[in-house]
Amino acid sequence: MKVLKFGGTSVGSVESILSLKRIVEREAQRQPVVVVVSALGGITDQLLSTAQLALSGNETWKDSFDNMVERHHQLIDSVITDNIKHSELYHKVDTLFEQLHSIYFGVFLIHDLSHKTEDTIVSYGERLSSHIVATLVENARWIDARTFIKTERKHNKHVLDSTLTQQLVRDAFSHQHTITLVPGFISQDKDTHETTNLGRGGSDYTASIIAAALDADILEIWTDVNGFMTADPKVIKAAYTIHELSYIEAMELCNFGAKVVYPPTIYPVCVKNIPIQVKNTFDPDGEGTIIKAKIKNDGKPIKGISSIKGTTLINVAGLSMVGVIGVNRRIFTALANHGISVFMVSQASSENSTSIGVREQDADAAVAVLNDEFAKEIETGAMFPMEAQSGLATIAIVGENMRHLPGIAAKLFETLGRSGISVIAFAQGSSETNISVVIEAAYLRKALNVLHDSFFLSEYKVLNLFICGIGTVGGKLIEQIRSQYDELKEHSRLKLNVVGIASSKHAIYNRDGLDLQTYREELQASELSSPQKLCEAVIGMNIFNSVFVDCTASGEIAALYQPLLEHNISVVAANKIAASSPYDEYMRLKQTAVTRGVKFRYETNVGAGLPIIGTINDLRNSGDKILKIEAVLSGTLNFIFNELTADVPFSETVHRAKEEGYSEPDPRIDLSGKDVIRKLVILTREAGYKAEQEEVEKHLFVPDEYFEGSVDEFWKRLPQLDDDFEKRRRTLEQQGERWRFVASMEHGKMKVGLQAVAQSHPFYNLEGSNNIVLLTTERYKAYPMQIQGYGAGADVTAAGVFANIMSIANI
Ligand SMILES: NC(=O)C1=CN([C@@H]2O[C@H](COP(=O)(O)OP(=O)(O)OC[C@H]3O[C@@H](n4cnc5c(N)ncnc54)[C@H](O)[C@@H]3O)[C@@H](O)[C@H]2O)C=CC1
Ligand SMILES: N[C@@H](CC=O)C(=O)O
Repeated sequence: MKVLKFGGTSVGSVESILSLKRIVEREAQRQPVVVVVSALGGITDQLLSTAQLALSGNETWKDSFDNMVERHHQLIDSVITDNIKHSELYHKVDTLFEQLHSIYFGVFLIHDLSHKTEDTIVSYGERLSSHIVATLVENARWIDARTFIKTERKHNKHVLDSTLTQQLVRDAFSHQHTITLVPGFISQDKDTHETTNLGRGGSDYTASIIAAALDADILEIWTDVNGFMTADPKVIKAAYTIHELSYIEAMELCNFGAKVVYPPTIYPVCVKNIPIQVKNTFDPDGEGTIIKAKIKNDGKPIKGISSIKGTTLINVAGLSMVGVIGVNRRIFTALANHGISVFMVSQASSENSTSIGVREQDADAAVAVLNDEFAKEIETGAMFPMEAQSGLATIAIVGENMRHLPGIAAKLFETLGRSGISVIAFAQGSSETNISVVIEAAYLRKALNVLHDSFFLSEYKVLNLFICGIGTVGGKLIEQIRSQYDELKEHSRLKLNVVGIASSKHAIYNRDGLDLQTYREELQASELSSPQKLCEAVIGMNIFNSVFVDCTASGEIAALYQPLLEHNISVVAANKIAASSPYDEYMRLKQTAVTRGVKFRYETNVGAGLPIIGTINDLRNSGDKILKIEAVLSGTLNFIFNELTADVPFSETVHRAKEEGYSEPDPRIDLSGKDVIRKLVILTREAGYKAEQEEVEKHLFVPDEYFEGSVDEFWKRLPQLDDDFEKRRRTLEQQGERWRFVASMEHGKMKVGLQAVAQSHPFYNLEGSNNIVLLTTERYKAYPMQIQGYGAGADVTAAGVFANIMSIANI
């Protein structure tokens, strides 16, 4: 025998109610079924709101009432085709509506709405829907749940009298019928015979009570989702259906935000070891979720994450609480006596404060009750007045595999901490199946996302990228991300989500990911932005696993790294300004990244895609010491000196370097040696020395006056240098030498300058825009370590930035 319960969405539309009919009639061919139904979706709320309108003397209650009548009539007209059944059903339904109308009218006239009247009003939803379904389904009998679901009054609430109910259910179903239709939710007070109910969502409970009393083989809950999901799918795009849950896991999840099953439903069937199958009325062949005692171990430490907004923490504190027996008893008794439910408790072992989690709507009452309870202690100063902190949310991670598995709480804290989310209170019972944390509600979305990701509940790890600067490097990076996207998703389970793109004037954002084909047009059509607005937007989106990628040469953008890192956003910079800024600022950035648990990466600052900074770090981390660096670090300058011939004058080579994408946006930065100075300072710092740009000894080759004025003026004046360069070049050629702009560092002392190198020199054959770095270390002394290759250019630099992003993804 089976009990099937259909929720409001399953009876709320023509499509769903016809699906219900098919499901029930198919099942009834195999075994007897009891079908429990909720009110039509939205009707319970409308019954209550109409009552409030009537209570406030608002005439529009009649419109709302008419609307409910109309909705039921329309449904009947659409699904009941037999004329006799149609008119019989109309008669039943209209009789109920007449009664309901009289009750509303009474409320309207006397401006009074007691709990008793409200309970009566709200019962009509299920009474109406169950008659419709009983008529629609072939050969169904209808029984009023109030004849066997009995409640009694305790602590001002209607609670189930289980023993009496169980007996009455058995009596009511002693004659088996193939299909029995029962209105869910409604019940009756065993003493006063007033209509009561089992609480919102109580139809699940009705079904569970019947299933347990009749020892059903299974309880099926038919709803509009495919079962329990790993997290709220409205927040977590990657959430998926959990196919198996233990009773405890299901209880923990639904008790805490996952509204798939009404929490009291689990217990009656769990005691009888009756499985619960959650299924989707709109996808009847889908697998759904099965809840039972013994489930397969899928090896995942947690099964799901649930959450509730609207949490208030009340802090009951005072020095007199330490070691005093009975304080907690008084707290809970006082709250219970006022019908206030506490869903979380956290107390430090020092015992001088207890934090209590209550729902926001109960907060004021709870504070008043507790202030009253401890009035004497508060007056003498032995305890402090209650403090309530609102605007919070509670998250619970749930799973039986957490039991005896060390490190879960550590991972929870680490994951939240790395995302800049502070845990305000924490609770874990000794059953170790639920760990709950209270955080600021504004961080809920981010917290759920990072937790879902880090506990491997997500199919993909997601990295959210903000790309700033879409010139040579940034534009190429976006191209590379676009063409690698599917490969990374499929083979590395990494989703690179570009959630923000900024040019020098505009910025666009989309937390679900921007279209990397059309972003330039989108940017063009977007509002004007500024570095400040960009920073506010990136921080404001408060998005998990975020990385800010700077592909500009802008000082204003480099100045954003500090606030971004402080907000737990990693930074990848092709821009060299920050890493070569005053030493204290550079150290502050690095330190902030460490304390915030995020990354500050800038490998492409030196040698574009060449692994220079990483290698120096690896050498030092393994105990080596960098003694000397000799290098050619400018792709532009090397390219210029290699291109220069009798036919290609100096000014032309500079133009070509720009066109090839080697030079800085402002090529004077390359020609003035500034770019190389920055790079040398960065390398010297990575090598462990406290270096500043002013300390670099310079031997430059373009007179200073060429760097004064605007870039346009510079381009105009540049050909004036051609003759002199050609003269010098010819002399050099005759000597069999080549120019190289060499950077060196020995024991912290830095130097840059133009050198004429002979054929025997390791730098002589350095082709095109290549860079070379010779590292003399304690281990690489006689033969320095040599790193050589393309030192500039869109492809290799973008690839270096990409590699930095991947190192943050850590897959
Ligand atoms: N081109 C190369 O081979 C290498 C470049 N780099 C570094 O990469 C960075 C970018 O270089 P390229 O792409 O070659 O320069 P680029 O001039 O082609 O691109 C820079 C882009 O940044 C944009 N921009 C400027 N200010 C901005 C702001 N406030 N907000 C948003 N965008 C802004 C510019 O409009 C331009 O589109 C530079 O810092 C450079 O030093 C590093 C290694 C190699
Ligand atoms: N302008 C730079 C680009 C790489 O950092 C260079 O020419 O090396």
